[in-house]
This record gives sequence, structure tokens and C-alpha cells, in this order.
Amino acid sequence: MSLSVRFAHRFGDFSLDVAFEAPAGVTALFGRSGSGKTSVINAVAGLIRPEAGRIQLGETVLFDAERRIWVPVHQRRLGYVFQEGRLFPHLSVRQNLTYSRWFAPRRPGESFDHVVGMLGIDGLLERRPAGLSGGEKQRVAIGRALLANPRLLLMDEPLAALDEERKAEILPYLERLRGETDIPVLYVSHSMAEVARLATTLVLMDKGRVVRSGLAHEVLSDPENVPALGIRAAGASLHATVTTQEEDGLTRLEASAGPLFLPHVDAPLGARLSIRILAQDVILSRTRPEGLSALNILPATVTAVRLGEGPGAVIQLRAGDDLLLARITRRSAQALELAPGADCFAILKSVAVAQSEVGGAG
Ligand SMILES: Nc1ncnc2c1ncn2[C@@H]1O[C@H](COP(=O)(O)OP(=O)(O)OP(=O)(O)O)[C@@H](O)[C@H]1O
Repeated sequence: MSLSVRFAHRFGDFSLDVAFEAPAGVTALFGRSGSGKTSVINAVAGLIRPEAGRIQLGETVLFDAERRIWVPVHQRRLGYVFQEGRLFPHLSVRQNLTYSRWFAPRRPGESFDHVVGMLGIDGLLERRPAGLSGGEKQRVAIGRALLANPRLLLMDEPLAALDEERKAEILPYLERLRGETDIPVLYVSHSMAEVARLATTLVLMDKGRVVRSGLAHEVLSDPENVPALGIRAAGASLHATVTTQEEDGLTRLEASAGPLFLPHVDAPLGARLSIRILAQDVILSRTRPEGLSALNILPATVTAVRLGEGPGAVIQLRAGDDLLLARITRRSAQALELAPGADCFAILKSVAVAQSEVGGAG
């Protein structure tokens, strides 16, 4: 099932005019604060009624300004997960999870045991929300939303209230959800690390407009999108398989361009991972460097060069089957004669890759 969104709306001076498709999988809405992400979620949820446009989920038209169609919130069959879990404090986890089923249509949906197992909340069922950690509460909130048998899941900054440790604990469950459900998930976040890990589709927003949308890995690895993403957040993902846990604490992985050594990655041998490499953590050389402390040196070919307004340049490279981005100076780009087709070596410092940047390949 796919969600199709096209609408325009005005709040005072702020005008929102957006169009995008969200297929099954996780569609992340990404953009600066005030770019209109929550307003898009609210229009899809039926909390604001846009002035013009059309919103359709599968065969169901939720809103059509011209045909005066407007399905009210409670009939849209949406699951909504907010920043705070908003669980009922007086009910147990089990009662919180089953509560929404009273209102869900009597249709075979996600089974209770499946959802509880997928989110790892089997051990919490008899507890009250007050005794749960923030990450556990969010997992219960996601479970409750799924058990209402929704046709679309809306998640507005679901991890923003959690510390890094709790975020890291919950991300693998969201990756599982992405793999196991066939309903579209609209996911608002302003954390690029989260978006890069979870999104299958990415909608980049700026000042009430969609700047770019498409497959997440394509949008993220396109140097032309770097200004919209922010230079510090720019980067692309390498796919690699865990091959050895080494004695000195490093994990060896095999990417299609060659071996990679990262600080210990907690994943079984054979696991297929997606590793986000920030553009600012990649150094380029035209010849294979020797006597260098960096362990990760991948042969690559330049596929695109984007010279910035200032002294910087962003280079897109193909390394095996993956695309990488490197942020270097314009001066180095010229000195190294980096142009599409040029062969070079991408040098990645292994300690630069944070654990939060390593996720399951979706
Ligand atoms: N009901 C409303 N009335 C007036 N203005 C509104 C209303 N809802 C949103 N806006 C304005 O629309 C703009 C976009 O807000 P929105 O919350 O959608 O952005 P956002 O990208 O989700 O931001 P953030 O990341 O800070 O949550 C803001 O300028 C906001 O003040």
C-alpha cells in the first residue's frame, strides 16, 4: 500500500505546498525546525484540513478538496506515535496494548504475540508504565499503535525524548518493524543518523516545500542535496558483512570494495550491515597511501564533483557496489584533478564510525 500526498495550506505567513509518495517502508520527513514536517503529519492524520489538494492511502481517498472529501480522524485507521509514549498510567502494559483493539475493526491484523515478540516487550506485560524506561515506554507505544490494526503509522520524533543509549536500544526494533510490516510508516525526525538508518524513502523539506524526495540511499548519496541536508550531516552508507571479531577489539567486515575494520560491532558473524560514513570523515588520495595509520583504504572512482560556494567541494565516489561522499577542499579537488572517471582511494578512519551509525541492512 502506498500513501500519496499533495496539498497546499497557509498558516498566516507560512505557506505549505507539498507533494510526495510514501510507499510501504519507512518514509522519513527531514528538514529544519519549522520546515513543515509536523504539519504534513497533521494533514495526513486529519488534524488539519488543507485548503487544496488530495491525500490518498491505497484505494481510499482521505481528503480531496475539489470533491469535498474529508475522512474524519477517527475513521482514518492510523497509528500515531508521539515523542512521549502517552500510555495510560493506571493500566498495565498488557491492558495498554489491548486497549486499542476495542476500537479496531474486527479483522485479522497483527497478532498480539507477533507484535510483542517483535518489540521485545514480552517481559513487561504485567508492569505499569511508571516502572518502564523511556525506551521501553516507546516500544509499548509502538506496539499499541500497531495492534490497533492501522493502515498507516505516523511517528513524530518518536526518539527525540530519549538519550543516546535508549535510542540505540530502540533502533533495532524499528529496523525490524520496517522489515516486517507492509504498511507505510511516515517518520518525522531531525536526526540524520536516525533517518539514514531507518528510511527507505526520504522527503527533504525546506520552508514548507519538498526540496527532493526519492529512495533514501539515492537522495543521501547525491552531492547536489548536501546543502539541503547540511554539510555536517552529509554522508552515504556502505554495505558490509561481518567476517571476524578480532582479538584487539576490532571487527572486520567485508564491503564490496574491500575489507573494513571498525571498533567492536556487536553483531553476529555473517550479519549484513549498513554503515554510514560521514562525508567529512573521508580523505581522498590518487595513489594508494603507504605508512598511514588509517586501516580502511578502499579503491574508488569519482562519479560526481560538486564545488560549493565557499572553499569546500563534495565528491561522490563509487566504491564497489556502494556510493560514498567525501568532503574536501576545492583546492584539493583541483590539485588532485578529481573529475568523473578519476580513480582514487577513499581513506576512512575506523574510529570515526560511531556505533549509532551501524544498522541492519534493510
Ligand atoms: N495551527 C497553526 N497555526 C499557525 N501556524 C502554524 C500552525 N501549525 C503550524 N504552524 C506554523 O507552520 C510552520 C511549520 O511548523 P511545523 O511544526 O509543521 O514544522 P516542523 O518542521 O515540524 O518543525 P519542528 O521540527 O520544530 O517540529 C511554523 O512556522 C509554525 O509556526
